[in-house]
Amino acid sequence: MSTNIFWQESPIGKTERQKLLNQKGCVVWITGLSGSGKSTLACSLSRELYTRGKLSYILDGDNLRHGLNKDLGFKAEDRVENIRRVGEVAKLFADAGLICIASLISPYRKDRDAYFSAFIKHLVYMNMSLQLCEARDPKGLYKLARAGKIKGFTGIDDPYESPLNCEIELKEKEGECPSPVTMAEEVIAYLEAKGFLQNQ
Ligand SMILES: Nc1ncnc2c1ncn2[C@@H]1O[C@H](COP(=O)(O)OS(=O)(=O)O)[C@@H](OP(=O)(O)O)[C@H]1O
Ligand SMILES: Nc1ncnc2c1ncn2[C@@H]1O[C@H](COP(=O)(O)OP(=O)(O)O)[C@@H](O)[C@H]1O
Repeated sequence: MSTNIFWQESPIGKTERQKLLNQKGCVVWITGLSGSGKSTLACSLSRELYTRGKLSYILDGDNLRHGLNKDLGFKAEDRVENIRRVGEVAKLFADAGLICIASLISPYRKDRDAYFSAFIKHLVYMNMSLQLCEARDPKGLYKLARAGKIKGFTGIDDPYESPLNCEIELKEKEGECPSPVTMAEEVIAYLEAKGFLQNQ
């Protein structure tokens, strides 16, 4: 624990940065099971924002585990620390004026809520059935988990606590999943309605 530390103010604040970028910094946090389409939506959303001249940056759980979070595994305390670190990084990106898209399983309600009450106000829940995610299984991880070769896999032998409140819930309709662009448009419509895409 650090002691004797002080906050150093910056001469250029969030308001000035937002004016420079012509957008409002925020965090869009995408939660859901492995294979639910988090990364696909994050990419589609980032592309759609780019075509509208809005700067975003994706924090993808899988990618961050190659660097910043390479010391973390999948036991409960590591997942908690994973969310804490990504939450803090996301906060910095939003403060920098970017639309930060965090895409993590983030399975525990308590940890998500800790950050949402503080600064993340835009939670997107990929409410796809385990059946669909398992049928997709693009990395073959569900198959390994079912065979007992991966222990503590979310949705199989580790919990996923679905959000009780979220700003956007994306789900299958009659067994069909909306296209990534359709889902991205839904998020963009939400951000637009909230004034996050207006020029500052
Ligand atoms: N045990 C276990 N449980 C869940 N997921 C696992 C596990 N082991 C490896 N993987 C792979 O790690 C990706 C999830 O990382 P996250 O950082 O998003 O997870 S978490 O938020 O800390 O729960 C996840 O990526 P996505 O499929 O993109 O969600 C998996 O590819
Ligand atoms: N909206 C969608 N419609 C059809 N297939 C999708 C959709 N979103 C994702 N997929 C496919 O599902 C698989 C898992 O998607 P991914 O984005 O990697 O999920 P996650 O990041 O949640 O693990 C990939 O093969 C991807 O192409």
